[in-house]
Amino acid sequence: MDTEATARSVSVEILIHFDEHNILDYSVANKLDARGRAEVREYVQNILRRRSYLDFLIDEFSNVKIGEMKPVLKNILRLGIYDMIFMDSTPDYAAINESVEIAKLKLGSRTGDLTNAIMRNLQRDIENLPKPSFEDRTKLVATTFSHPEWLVERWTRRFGEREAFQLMQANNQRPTYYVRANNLRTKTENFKLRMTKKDIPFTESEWLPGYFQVDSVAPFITRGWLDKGFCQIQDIAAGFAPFLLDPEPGEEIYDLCAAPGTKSVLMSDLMNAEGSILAVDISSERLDRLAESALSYHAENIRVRRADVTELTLDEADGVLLDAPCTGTGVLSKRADLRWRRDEESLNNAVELQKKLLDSASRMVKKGGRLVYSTCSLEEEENMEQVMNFLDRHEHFELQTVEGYLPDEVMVDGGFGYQTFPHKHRCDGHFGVLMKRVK
Ligand SMILES: C[S@@+](CC[C@H](N)C(=O)[O-])C[C@H]1O[C@@H](n2cnc3c(N)ncnc32)[C@H](O)[C@@H]1O
Repeated sequence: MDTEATARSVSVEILIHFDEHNILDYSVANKLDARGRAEVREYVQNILRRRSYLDFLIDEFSNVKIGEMKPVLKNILRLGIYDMIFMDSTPDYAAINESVEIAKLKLGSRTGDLTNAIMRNLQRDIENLPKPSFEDRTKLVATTFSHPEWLVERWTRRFGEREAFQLMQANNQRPTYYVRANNLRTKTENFKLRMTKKDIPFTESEWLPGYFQVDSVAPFITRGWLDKGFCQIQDIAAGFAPFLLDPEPGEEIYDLCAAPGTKSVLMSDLMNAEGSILAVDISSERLDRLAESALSYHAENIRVRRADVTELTLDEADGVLLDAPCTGTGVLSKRADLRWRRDEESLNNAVELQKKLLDSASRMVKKGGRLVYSTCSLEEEENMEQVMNFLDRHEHFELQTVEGYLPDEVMVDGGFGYQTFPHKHRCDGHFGVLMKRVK
């Protein structure tokens, strides 16, 4: 069997690399066709969403404990067990056989036998699998919901156990997907007709114009509608910050921390590509993607510039969007890897960087101009606390209401900000505020 060519073996490779380097790199999946690549993404994200629970099961059914296993064996077992328990379409024998083959190929026949033994042990008890029963409550919850202990503690303290469970449960579900019609290449009404003609189910959002909730983004990718610029894949909550900045045709807008540019493209659409958007990011690789998007979406008023925003000086603009780098705790369903890459130290680092970025961004806003600050985090330190500290340092900025721009359901702090939660709003968790320079 050419195991190198299967979605399973490629997923194992990606998971091993993630364990060893803490980076999720899908490039090895390029040897597969589009369907295979999509399968790999599903596998990897699904396994990362259940990782602690899968590790608990491995520990229960193996004599060699998970902490002593090589990343290769660990990830072969995670994937095989995930297949057996969660993938109804995969018969148990197929999951076991392929896992054993991959183990033999990568580690030799003895590891193949060990894989076979562990998976068969589990198969015998599959109707009555053990449940985590640690005395330590945090460890128990963290294992059951496959979240890191520091987040379990934080969220339980903040939301109470019941709501923290709901949030973690939402993070473990398949995410909700939205597409947005790009009016620079089509018209929203025509795009609806296009979807209807191709029998693609969709629900039009009442929150923002041009957004459609869809079951899967695959039909849009395979039909080439993204490459042709007809639509973007963009969570509706990611659209809030640009709508709040409300850029008008003819204005000068800076999009700081812009790459890969989904918000730059939306702002270009809102401006009918008239006026100018300067999209700045520190990563040239991500800026290349932004430049490609700008071309395919006909977002002709976008210019790109590579720079570290904390050290950047620019003339003052009408409007500035700072979509800051953050812990990403609002997007843990789509980006399950983030829950294993973040810790309290990375939260503190993010807060420090956001503070510097905000200070720098504030110097680029003209008097009477607007500054929108947004994150895809749920953490107060990155969100309203960060904003309040900023306002203490910068008395010439005032918080504005988001009323009239965004739906009531997402408003927080008396309408002076928005925050969405995956377990409440059927979308990713995003935060943002609008500020005006008054002096
Ligand atoms: C949340 S992402 C931006 C997403 C983007 N706004 C969008 O909607 O497509 C944060 C971005 O900040 C960039 N970044 C991080 N530190 C930066 C810095 N010091 N200066 C400029 N960009 C930075 C990262 O490269 C990353 O692309």
